[in-house]
Amino acid sequence: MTATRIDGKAIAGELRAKIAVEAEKLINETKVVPGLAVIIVGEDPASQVYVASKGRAANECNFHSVQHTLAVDTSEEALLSLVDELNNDIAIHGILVQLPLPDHIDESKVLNLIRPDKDVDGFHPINVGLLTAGERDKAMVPCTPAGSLILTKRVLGDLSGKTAVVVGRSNIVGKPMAALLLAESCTVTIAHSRTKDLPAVVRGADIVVAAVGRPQMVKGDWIKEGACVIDVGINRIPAPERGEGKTRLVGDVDYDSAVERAGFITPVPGGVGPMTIALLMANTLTAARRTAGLDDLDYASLLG
Ligand SMILES: NC(=O)C1=CN([C@@H]2O[C@H](COP(=O)(O)OP(=O)(O)OC[C@H]3O[C@@H](n4cnc5c(N)ncnc54)[C@H](OP(=O)(O)O)[C@@H]3O)[C@@H](O)[C@H]2O)C=CC1
Ligand SMILES: Nc1nc(=O)c2c([nH]1)NC[C@@H]1CN(c3ccc(C(=O)N[C@@H](CCC(=O)O)C(=O)O)cc3)C=[N+]21
Repeated sequence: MTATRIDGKAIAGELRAKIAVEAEKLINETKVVPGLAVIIVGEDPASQVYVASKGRAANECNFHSVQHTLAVDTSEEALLSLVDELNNDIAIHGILVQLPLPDHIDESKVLNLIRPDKDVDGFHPINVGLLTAGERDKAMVPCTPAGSLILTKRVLGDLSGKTAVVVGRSNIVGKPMAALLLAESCTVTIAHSRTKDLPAVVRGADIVVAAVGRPQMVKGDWIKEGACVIDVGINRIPAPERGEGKTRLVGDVDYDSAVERAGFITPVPGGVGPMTIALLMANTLTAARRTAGLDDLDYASLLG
């Protein structure tokens, strides 16, 4: 079997276009302009790329957007006071602090200070709690898992009763992904670095989500025939075939072997990454709509 490629880039583009229309409506009807603030500490080139594409997407969606770039030696106190200021800024509905932060800053202290209703990353304990307690509709849901779920449902439809294996247990991807799949009534297994016989565990899955951070680790012969493979990994590896010192982006799945077994598979780049950014826009619009007393939109059904 050769898998159908899930075009995350195209689906994310569709979603941003719908969000732009909805934002325009919100602005015309309520004068509320969705506002997103992104904070980045230090000059990590990969982070700069993501932050720049977040700014572009925000403009495309008719949002107000600001970026705060702080020096790598910024004190924790200065970062906390910026978050506090944005918490109290009525023009800002979403606050994102780009991770990872430098070692001298306590990440959880910063994330926990963000007002839960402005926490468009969905990392605040209140939002984590709402999601795991089965109150997803009241939570801000983390963007990467939310985008991954939209892609999965788009190709599989109803997920009820399907077996899902999430490889990786981070707070930003693995755990919230597992919570979302559980809420969809999948039978969910979370695998990690201590999992025994990972290939056998993955072979049982109708849905495989790879969020490991290890280039091309999940091999084709681990994949059950016809499974849906969602590759969250973003890894830059040397690509001497492109010339001296060149690199290329690969996922956590060995695409070339997995595409021969899977039913559906996301590519890297052009899969989950663009969906993450589109869902960040969706969460910002949701936060803005909530301040205007409006109901949430269902972004998956907006896509039709
Ligand atoms: N596309 C997107 O929008 C995004 C992509 N990413 C990418 O997703 C990947 C994962 O990110 P993130 O969750 O933050 O990563 P983390 O490093 O926080 O977590 C990685 C997880 O993988 C597990 N793991 C590591 N090695 C193995 C192994 N050999 N076998 C099984 N499990 C293993 C770890 O297990 P343990 O807990 O036991 O250590 C851990 O739970 C990265 O490539 C990252 O760049 C991240 C965010 C957004
Ligand atoms: N607070 C916080 N929230 C995040 O959501 C967050 C974060 N910190 N830190 C870093 C990770 C990583 N991440 C990505 C987003 C988009 C792409 C993306 O669009 N990737 C393109 C390729 C981009 C390229 O060429 O480098 C693609 O996959 O097609 C990738 C990775 C969000 N993260």
